[in-house]
Amino acid sequence: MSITESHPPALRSLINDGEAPVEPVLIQDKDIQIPVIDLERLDKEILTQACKELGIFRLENHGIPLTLTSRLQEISESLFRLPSENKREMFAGVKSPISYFSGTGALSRSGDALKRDPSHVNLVEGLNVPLSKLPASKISCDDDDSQEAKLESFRVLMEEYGRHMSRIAVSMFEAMVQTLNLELSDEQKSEYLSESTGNIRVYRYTPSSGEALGLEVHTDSSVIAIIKEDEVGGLQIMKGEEWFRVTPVANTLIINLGDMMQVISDDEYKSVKHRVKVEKSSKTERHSVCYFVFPKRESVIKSSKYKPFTYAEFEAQVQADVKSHGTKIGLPRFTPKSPLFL
Ligand SMILES: O=C(O)CCC(=O)C(=O)O
Ligand SMILES: [Fe+2]
Repeated sequence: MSITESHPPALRSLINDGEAPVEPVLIQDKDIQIPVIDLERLDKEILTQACKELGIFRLENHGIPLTLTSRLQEISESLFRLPSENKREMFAGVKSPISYFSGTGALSRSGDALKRDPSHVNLVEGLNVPLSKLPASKISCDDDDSQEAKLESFRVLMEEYGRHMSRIAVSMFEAMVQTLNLELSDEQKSEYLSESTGNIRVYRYTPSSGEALGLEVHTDSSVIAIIKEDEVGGLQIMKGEEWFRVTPVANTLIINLGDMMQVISDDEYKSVKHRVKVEKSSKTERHSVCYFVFPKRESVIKSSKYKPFTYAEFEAQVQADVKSHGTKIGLPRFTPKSPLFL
């Protein structure tokens, strides 16, 4: 992959030689077909099994128009192609609620990349889009070819795509609550899956000639994550002790269960461990659009396996661990045995 001025200077040596250490690859990567759920005829048995065994499944018949996803792909790619300096300036400060980051997926509350040591730098760039702040950030512009016009189209597309994400997340969560036989009131449901927390990240992964990772191993902190990836591939999941490549399937979405779903389900359902590896042989960049939705920040989440905590506390702990340990520790911090609670 050749470096262009659109690549952040801090990532250029990684693209060239990929010196970054990779977590030990336990066993040869293999392909996996993840279970498929049809949103129009939801099969509860397949859903239950997928959530228990893997924490990930594919969604088809999701109702998102192809024209929307292809317009979104086109405009995101053109934003990423801008010189890296322009990207930093365009999204810096208070000008826009959208932030631009690179080198890591670990972000601060305001959407800026957390500082990582060189062994945790990943070959990724992204735009972080807090959906609830979009309506107030309308940009007016006269010139259709200007950067402002491009940003405004991106904002409008994100709003539309975000509405689809919210719709899908609510119906999937509803189905999971049913399969778990959880007796939650409507109010509890909307606290556990709070639509106003919806957030989208748009990513560009540049392949390296070495072994660098696009995103290091992690579980998502959210209740649910919804991934739309292009045809390049690179997402891998851990099942047992092995890594498996998830092969892309056109016009489908991937749903990941996150840490909060694991807690809400009392560990019945799994938060899937995953990473993004941009294949060495790949000549093409990979683009993905990922939606995350969380519990209401101040609501206490109760379960039998973990200490009661709020999402705000969980997030603060993750950020403290990234700072002090270099990486997220996540749920083990909240078990009764964790030193945090002794
Ligand atoms: O880009 C992807 O396919 C996955 C991104 C991801 O795992 C994340 O943002 O947490
Ligand atoms: Fe993830």
